[in-house]
Formats: sequence, structure tokens, C-alpha cells
Amino acid sequence: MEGAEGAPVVTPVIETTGLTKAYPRVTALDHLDVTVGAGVTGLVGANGAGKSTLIKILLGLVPATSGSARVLGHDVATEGTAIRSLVGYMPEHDCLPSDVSASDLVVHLGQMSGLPYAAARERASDVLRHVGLAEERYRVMGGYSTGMKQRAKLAQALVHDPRLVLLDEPTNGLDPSSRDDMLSLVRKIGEEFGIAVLVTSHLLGELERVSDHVVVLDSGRLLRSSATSDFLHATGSLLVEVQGPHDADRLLGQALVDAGLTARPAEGSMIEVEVRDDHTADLVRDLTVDLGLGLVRMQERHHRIEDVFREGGAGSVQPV
Ligand SMILES: Nc1ncnc2c1ncn2[C@@H]1O[C@H](COP(=O)(O)OP(=O)(O)OP(=O)(O)O)[C@@H](O)[C@H]1O
Repeated sequence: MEGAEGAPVVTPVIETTGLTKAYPRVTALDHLDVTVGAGVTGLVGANGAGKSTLIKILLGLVPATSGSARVLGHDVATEGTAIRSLVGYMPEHDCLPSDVSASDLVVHLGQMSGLPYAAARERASDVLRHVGLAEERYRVMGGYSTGMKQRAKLAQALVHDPRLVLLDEPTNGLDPSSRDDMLSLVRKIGEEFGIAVLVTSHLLGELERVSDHVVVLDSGRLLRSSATSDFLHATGSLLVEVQGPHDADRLLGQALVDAGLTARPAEGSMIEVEVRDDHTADLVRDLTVDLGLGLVRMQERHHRIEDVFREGGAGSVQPV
């Protein structure tokens, strides 16, 4: 298909419009409009923000109360089977049978998704190797550590060669080193295997590291959706440190205000200056020269994803 200018029209991986899920006591999703493209997308929000509900609706497992959603162009309300053949799902909770080996489970689920036995075996062996379970794949999963269980859940999500995987809290319960390993795997799935990934977490720092794009939910509403780099880019302020006569920082602060800029004390003896336009940094530099002060440093102040929550008020999300 081509757009008006002759450019190919790219179907979003996920698109929701006014998506609402009301339970008797709580509205889990509240008129959610969100679009997810290729690459790795982090879906972040506090416990109860609606992440798992969104995933279940996208899989066609739970009906929405109102609104609509499409996954890889398919309507979740009517094309759940088509969606599930194209999408892998790693559930949040421990749902693995304890008396079955990872190999048997992944082969079985490969067959369930339509692969012949020999192909399912081959594919299971590949995905179990990719997730780092080559050695232990014939052991029953009841004896697995949490990290190994998470890997087995990831492997079964990949066995049918999906175009999109929905990973619900893949780092849940993992120690820091296993968490790093899991996040590297998530990144690898998106980057090397070219599979679109939607990964949820309430640990914000993790998503900064592995996601191209971050969607933030708060009480079922969209708080923010943007490229991860935008979260990390300058907040629109400069941190300035000067050296010179006594109270140099105050002197400069007042001069900046007199020059029409907004300036306030920041950590240490630094001053934070709001960037008004492309000339703000030059103006700060010129003022320090005029005042006879030495400019020790001037740097952009960087945002972290956590700041979104401070502004947006989703207080219980934990930074790592
Ligand atoms: N089947 C259900 N019946 C009633 N309420 C539900 C049901 N499933 C979820 N909820 C409620 O909907 C809200 C959103 O839950 P959801 O599990 O989607 O959040 P979440 O962001 O995935 O959080 P968590 O990480 O804790 O799972 C919560 O208040 C939850 O209690």
C-alpha cells in the first residue's frame, strides 16, 4: 500500500483508540489512545496502572468495554486467533508446569501453533539456546530458579517465530545480575531478531536502557508516549557553575534574571537556567565574562524517565 506521496504506508504494530476497560470497582484502562511501532517499546507504570490488562486485550483474551485496538493490522475484538498466531506472549506470573521439561513444553507449544513435530523440536532447541537454557532444557521446570523460569517463559513466546512479543514484567523477581541478562535478551530480540517487542516494567531505569520508545501509563491513562531519547534529552535547562569573587553564583543569578532569563539555585553552587532559545548559552557565557567570573562548566540538564513521574504524579513507580 502507498500513501499520498508514494511513500509506503507503515501499519503500526499496535494501535488503540479510546480503549477502555472498566471492571466493577476500577477502570483499568481509560480512553487510551496509543500507537506502537517497530523496535522495543517499554510500557511502564505503577502496579495497577493497567499494563497487564492492555496486553490481555491486545491478545484478544479479554474484551474491551469500549474503544478499539488493532495488532499488526488485526482487530482485537474479532481477529484474536490471527493475532495470537503472529504474537508471542510471556505472562507475568509463574504458570509453568513443574513436572515438565522446558524442552517438552516449548516443543508442545510449537506444535500447538502449527509446527510439525520435527520442526517444533528444532525450533525449540534454537530458542532455548538463544535464551540461555541449552544445558538445562531436559530438566523438569519445578527445579528451576526464577531466572531459568523466566527464560523458559520467554522461549515459549518465541517458538512460533512471532512478529511481535508481549513481555509482561520479564524481570520480575530477578536479582540484579539475572535482570541485566534478561534485559540484554530483550534488546537482542528487538535488535538482532527484528521482532517488535512490547515489554512492561514498573522499574523505570530498566526501560531507559533497552527501549527505543517508552509509553507511560498512570491509572489506565496515557501519561506520555515518546522516543526514549526524548526522555533523556535536555529538559530545557542549563546547569552553570562559575568561579570568581565572593557569591559569584548569586551575582550571576541576578544578572541572568535581569537579562530576562529564569534562573534558580541548583545542587552545589550551581545555577539552573531555563533555555529560552538557541542564544541562551551564549548569553550566559557573555554575562560571566562581563561580570569578570570564570565559567567552570555549563551543561545541559538531563531528564530521566523518573522525572515524568514526578511531573505526572504516578508516585509509586520505583526507579532502579
Ligand atoms: N479480572 C479483574 N477483575 C477486576 N479488576 C481487575 C481485574 N484485572 C485487573 N483488575 C484491576 O485493574 C487494574 C489494572 O490492573 P493490571 O493488572 O492491568 O495492572 P498492571 O499495571 O499490570 O499492574 P501489575 O504490575 O500489578 O499487574 C488494577 O486496579 C486491578 O486490580
